[in-house]
Amino acid sequence: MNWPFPPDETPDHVVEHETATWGPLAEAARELVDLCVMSDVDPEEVAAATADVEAAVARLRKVRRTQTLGQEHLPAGRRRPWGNPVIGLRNPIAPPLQVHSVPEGRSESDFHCGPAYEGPPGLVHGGVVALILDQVLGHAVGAKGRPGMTGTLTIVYRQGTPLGDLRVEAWVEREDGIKTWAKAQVIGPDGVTAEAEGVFILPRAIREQLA
Ligand SMILES: CCCCCCCCCCCC(=O)SCCNC(=O)CCNC(=O)[C@H](O)C(C)(C)COP(=O)(O)OP(=O)(O)OC[C@H]1O[C@@H](n2cnc3c(N)ncnc32)[C@H](O)[C@@H]1OP(=O)(O)O
Repeated sequence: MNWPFPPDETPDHVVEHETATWGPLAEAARELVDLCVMSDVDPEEVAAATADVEAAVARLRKVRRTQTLGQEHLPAGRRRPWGNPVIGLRNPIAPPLQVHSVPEGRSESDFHCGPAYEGPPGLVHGGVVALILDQVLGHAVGAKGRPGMTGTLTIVYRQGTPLGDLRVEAWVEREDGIKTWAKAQVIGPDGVTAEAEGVFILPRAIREQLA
């Protein structure tokens, strides 16, 4: 089942061109974010880098979109969630995760959380852990065929999630009409660090359009 949005019918060659254009900018910006918290160059270098970044910002600011990417690249047909803060190609906030899903309602991703996501010393911020769990739960629910909005998200933090290479797994537990219950876990080098349970609801507005 697709959400009742018009499909993204942008031709493949245009999407490929946009990917090649914007992807490297986000990649560079991700490294910039990392270096904002990790670089240890001297103050003169910081001042010079600041001027360089300001020059780049001035270039990009010349034309600003009127709609967010999520409003334009709607999720029917080809999925292009480029602005998403977990998986978005164009969003430097996104680690980004590459999520693999199967129609049985299971999703997984091996990913990396660097120092920009630090909360407690050496550990991933709990809100970032929740963000990732919510997203991958959403993939599992969507893969099973009935996407929904997160209604309730419950997280149990079992141990600190160390910065570095991590894994997340999510799976659908059960469905009942407009509601889907799914579970997920983040796994670090010492085992499960956080567990989540989410209740996903097909929103009323979409139910009415489908009725
Ligand atoms: C491959 C794919 C990739 C796709 C990958 C995409 C991944 C994206 C993942 C990110 C997901 C998000 O962050 S989503 C954003 C965060 N979530 C939100 O902003 C949601 C905000 N809340 C809402 O929009 C709404 O409150 C809803 C949709 C949750 C529910 O509104 P509604 O549809 O009007 O609900 P309503 O008719 O009152 O109730 C319907 C039934 O749901 C129950 N219900 C209502 N609210 C809740 C609730 N919060 N938690 C539990 N259950 C609830 C009611 O008891 C009722 O049960 P009964 O009486 O019928 O038994």
